[in-house]
Amino acid sequence: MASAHKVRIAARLRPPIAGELNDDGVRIVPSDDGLSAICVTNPRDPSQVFKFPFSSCYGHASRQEDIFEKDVRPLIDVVYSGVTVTIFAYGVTSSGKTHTMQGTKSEPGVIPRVVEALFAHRTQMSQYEVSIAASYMEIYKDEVYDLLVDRETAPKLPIREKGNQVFVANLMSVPLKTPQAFETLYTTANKQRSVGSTLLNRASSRSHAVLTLEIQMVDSQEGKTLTGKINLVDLAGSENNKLTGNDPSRMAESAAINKSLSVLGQVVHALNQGASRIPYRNSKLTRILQDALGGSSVGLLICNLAPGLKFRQDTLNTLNFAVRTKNVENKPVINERENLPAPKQHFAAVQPPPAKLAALPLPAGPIAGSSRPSLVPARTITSSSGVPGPSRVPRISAIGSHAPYPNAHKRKESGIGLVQGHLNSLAQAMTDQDIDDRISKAVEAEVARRLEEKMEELERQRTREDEERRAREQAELLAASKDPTPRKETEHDGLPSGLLTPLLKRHQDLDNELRKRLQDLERKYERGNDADFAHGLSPASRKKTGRAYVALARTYSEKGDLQVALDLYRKAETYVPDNIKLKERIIELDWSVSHGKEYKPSPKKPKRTKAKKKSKSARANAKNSDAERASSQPDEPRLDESQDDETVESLLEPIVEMPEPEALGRGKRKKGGPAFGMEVTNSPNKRSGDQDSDAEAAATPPRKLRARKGGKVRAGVSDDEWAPSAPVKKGKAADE
Ligand SMILES: Nc1ncnc2c1ncn2[C@@H]1O[C@H](COP(=O)(O)OP(=O)(O)OP(=O)(O)O)[C@@H](O)[C@H]1O
Repeated sequence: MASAHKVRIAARLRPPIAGELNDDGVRIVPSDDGLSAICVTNPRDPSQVFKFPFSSCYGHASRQEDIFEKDVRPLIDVVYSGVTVTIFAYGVTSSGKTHTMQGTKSEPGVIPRVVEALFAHRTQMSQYEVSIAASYMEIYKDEVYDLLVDRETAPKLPIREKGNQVFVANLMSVPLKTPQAFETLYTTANKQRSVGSTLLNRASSRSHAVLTLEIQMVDSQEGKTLTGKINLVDLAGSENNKLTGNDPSRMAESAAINKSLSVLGQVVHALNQGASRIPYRNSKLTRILQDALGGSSVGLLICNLAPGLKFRQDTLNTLNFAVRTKNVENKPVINERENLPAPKQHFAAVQPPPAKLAALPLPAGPIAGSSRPSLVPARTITSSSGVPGPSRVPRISAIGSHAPYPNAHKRKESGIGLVQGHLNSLAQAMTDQDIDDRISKAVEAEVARRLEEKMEELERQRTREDEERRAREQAELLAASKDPTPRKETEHDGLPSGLLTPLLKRHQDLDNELRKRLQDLERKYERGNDADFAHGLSPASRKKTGRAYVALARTYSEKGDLQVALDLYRKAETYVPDNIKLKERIIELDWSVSHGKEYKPSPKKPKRTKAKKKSKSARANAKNSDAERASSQPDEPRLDESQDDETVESLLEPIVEMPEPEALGRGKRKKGGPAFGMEVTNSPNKRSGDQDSDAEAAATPPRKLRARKGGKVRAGVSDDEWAPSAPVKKGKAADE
């Protein structure tokens, strides 16, 4: 399978749950070509409907079975052909991701159905010796934990890379003999997952959960082994803290969730833009999903949607993410390798006294994650009953060491791990090859650990040396200042040599550092497209540049030059890809451009001044005038209050003088189709205020823009904020 494969999208709209209004704001509409589309009404103009066509759309009444049979079952064959498949559920909190992936006893979701299907398919693979193993992890506050290990003792696991493969080191892998064995394992493991209650969901997932089922197919006749894998990912939902009513501890979780999802959006955005650097490393989630996005696996994204206008912005956000993900191309590969020659019988296989192995210690009590992550080796547990059994592979810390594990005596009471209670029945079940594999894995891990230690030691040594040098320099300075002997004039400035040397050295260090940074910057400029450039900026500079583009776009939009405005909004989006209102603005403007219709931007929200804040009566006045404004503009209701602070309106703060259109490459862009592969329909009875708004727009004087305080002002443009047609150097320089 060498050809490119786009990520498949399925959208599922859950039914309203207790207390929710069904206002029909989001619905599914079948189309003639057999496809269907998710339709979202624009509450500002109910005649305008945003339409997102997908090959699979599931409505309120859809059953777990429907989604599995149509979109998931075909992937079972793909797994058995030796390819990695990743299915992930994405959506706002309470949209039904866990329901879809996990389900309930009476309505099992994708995961239990996949397990059933994998076991059923195994019987068709008579030519192979097939084994299935499961691993299960959660990413909680950007740290990875093994869900098959007791929660109290689970260490933070490191992510490593070998060749092109990114993997979680030391993650437990449990061989499965039957679907029932999986059920037992999965039910227990799920109790370990971080779940909490919010106003939107009584049992809200506070972590991303990744279940991996690995299928090994050994063909002894051909001497080959195929490895298929399926990753089933239940993402935590994006959260709006105004709706969830989160307390401070939930807020911290929520921040981690939102950040990782935002990086996920940036990864998809960068892939779509063909950026040379994809920010996979900016979160653990994206590192783990790297193979599913622009990698070598086959992907299915299930977009879960909550119904009603209350979630409208989240719904648009999810759908925009889906439309972008739809364009991500993977290059699936078949994982096949030659079987290793039968190894000689290993000493460990002929002398495994089970009683002794059972006594192999595991750490008791909580493990301080970062301090000892490498103590736990990659583990595979097996037993003839199909339920998890013990590992006979000694912990890495025990290799080459005669010292017993310090907490050995505590092991019995600690009850560590789901699988450690079965430490008695392993030895005979292992083949020589298993033992060799595990030992070589353990040795590899040990080497990696020692290397890491060595690097840390080197780093510490360097820091020590730096500190000593600094102390020496200070002592020299002090001695020079106390020295009663007359100062020796130098050719430079008459300073004593003891003082001059460290100063010159420091100066030279700074000089070198500056030169290196400039070289880095130059390299970046040479490479740069917008996405690369944006990535190189600090978050604050990204926001500023985005804001500048939005301000400029707004000016063009007010002048009626919609195409240029649209181009500028799109440029702004490169810098602030997570801004929902900006996305909406682009969708609406794109619709107007492609339909040749007039566009009327929403009025700018008035900002409350300090004076208003101070005075109660002024506040009351402001309220009244807000109410008046709202009632006088029924067509332009205020955007959803629930939207977080970074709105288009907040980006609209005017900060620049408007440059000439030519400077922006105006007219170069071809008139494109609808934004994000989305269609927008509009009923014939268009907005009633169109003519009026034309007149209004003509009567409105062009916005006089000002430069912000601070920074050098040139032609009304602040040096550290503005980056128009050739934004790269200025922005970069400001950023750096
Ligand atoms: N298709 C559906 N049919 C019936 N009930 C559903 C459906 N989807 C979701 N629900 C119900 O909606 C509620 C929220 O669903 P769920 O917990 O799966 O959301 P989630 O997206 O996983 O939320 P979070 O991100 O907060 O974990 C649950 O009570 C669930 O039973």
